Amino acid sequence: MPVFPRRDDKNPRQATRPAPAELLLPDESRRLDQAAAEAGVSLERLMAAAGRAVARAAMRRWRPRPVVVLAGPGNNGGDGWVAARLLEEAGWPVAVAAFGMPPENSVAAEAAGRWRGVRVPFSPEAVGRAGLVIDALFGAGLSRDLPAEAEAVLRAIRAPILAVDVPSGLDGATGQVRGFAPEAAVTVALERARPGHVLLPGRDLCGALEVVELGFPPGLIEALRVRCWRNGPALWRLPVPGAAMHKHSRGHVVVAAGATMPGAARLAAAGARRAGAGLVTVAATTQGAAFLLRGVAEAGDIIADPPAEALVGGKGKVWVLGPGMVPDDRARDLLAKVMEAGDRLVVDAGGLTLCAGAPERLRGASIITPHGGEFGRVFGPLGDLAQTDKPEAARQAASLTGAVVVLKGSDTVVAAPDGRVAINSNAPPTLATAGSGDVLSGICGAMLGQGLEPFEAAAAAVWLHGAAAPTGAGVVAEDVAAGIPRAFAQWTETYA
Ligand SMILES: NC(=O)C1=CN([C@@H]2O[C@H](COP(=O)(O)OP(=O)(O)OC[C@H]3O[C@@H](n4cnc5c(N)ncnc54)[C@H](O)[C@@H]3O)[C@@H](O)[C@H]2O)[C@H](O)CC1
Ligand SMILES: [K+]
Repeated sequence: MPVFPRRDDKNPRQATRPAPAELLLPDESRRLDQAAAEAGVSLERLMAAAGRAVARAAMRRWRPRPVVVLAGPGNNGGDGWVAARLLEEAGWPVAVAAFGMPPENSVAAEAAGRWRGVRVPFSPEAVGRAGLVIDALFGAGLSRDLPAEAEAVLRAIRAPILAVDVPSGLDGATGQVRGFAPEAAVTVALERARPGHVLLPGRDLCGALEVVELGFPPGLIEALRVRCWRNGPALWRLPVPGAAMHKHSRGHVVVAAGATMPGAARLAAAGARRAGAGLVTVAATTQGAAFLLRGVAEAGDIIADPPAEALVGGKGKVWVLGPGMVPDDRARDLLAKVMEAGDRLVVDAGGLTLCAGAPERLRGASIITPHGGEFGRVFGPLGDLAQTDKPEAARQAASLTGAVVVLKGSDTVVAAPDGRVAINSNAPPTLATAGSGDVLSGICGAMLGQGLEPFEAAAAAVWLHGAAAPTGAGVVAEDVAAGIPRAFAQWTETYA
């Protein structure tokens, strides 16, 4: 289980408690509804709450205007029928275009039965003159591709779309599009967000995400034992230096530099130093050390051509192996020696290339940080799975290697061998620049060195990296490392 922030109840800053971070899978959502029914909260009541939240979201964001509600055959449609009625009661002009009717005697059928207003055929013409379309066709658990008739109608929409649960066609578990899904202006998520709201391309299709509470009895979500979270301060605590600390108690990160790209090692070292590692050493070749020594302060200690034996082992040691590393014999030997010594280890870039097609070589690593290409090279068929289900691919890779897997991207997924998954969403596009991954591997090393367990270390590092990145033009990887103190401050002010 993640270590949740310890808080002092008498502290007024308690109010800044991070938002619930669980991401519910469709099956968990169904179990939740079932548990609610057993606890005396009916689906009818939940649907009424969902429909009311949707109507309120529309009224909060738009002035009265002609609304077309697209209502599907399931409970997502049910929420739509409720919202239609409430908007009409509030004086809005509303028409419902139904795509099939809910099964007789169902809760959704009852909601549809209460509609006395205008009905229009489900056709592209129906949405042509709308000022707002409420998409209540299908929810997050859609199990097949969107039907062609539904796609034709959704494609004809020119007005802003308010999506109920998800833009229809979006797979709530994976963030993938099943055939087609429209781009919403606002998505109202129910009780908790779903992985598909945070994973790409889903996140980009949801517009502004509003998570509304439906009134579930307390304790039911906890009882689900959710294993997937949105990455953020609810999952970990950043290490903050205490008065009694000294540099030797904050970890010793050794970055193994390659022979040809010492700049990458320098950035990893900068990331580790800014993220609080007590000591940072770059183990470089003679040639690399000469480059690093030319007026560059950020790398910390630099050792030229160190024998690996001299560096492995020792208390508090964490290796960052791979940034700028050429996968040669020297690198292979070093990886083997570090594994043998049982030191904690972050493997990135060239270190991953050493393990192409041989993920078993990573057994013993604490954290690995592949991007999609590296992931495919190491894990073969799991690379294809990562295209359609990133969390599942990362989870399987973690279970195969025993390492925490940081599968990078704008929606970086952090997966632990025990099945925990955190999906990150704070990374600005400026992180897509050479060297930014090197900074991340250094931050991972610093978090391990300061005592976080690997899953929390990796998730905290990924968040810190995103928060550290300046936005706007002209950002380079050095700026990300330089932004780390500001990111720490942001966390301290809001959550510590
Ligand atoms: N706890 C909550 O989050 C609550 C959510 N609510 C709403 O309920 C829906 C989920 O309802 P469900 O009936 O399970 O799913 P759908 O509405 O998406 O409808 C499924 C329905 O559609 C049929 N179907 C599926 N795929 C296709 C297809 N390609 N073509 C035709 N028909 C298809 C399927 O057979 C079913 O009949 C959630 O989104 C929320 O909006 C509750 O209202 C409150 C609690
Ligand atoms: K929908």
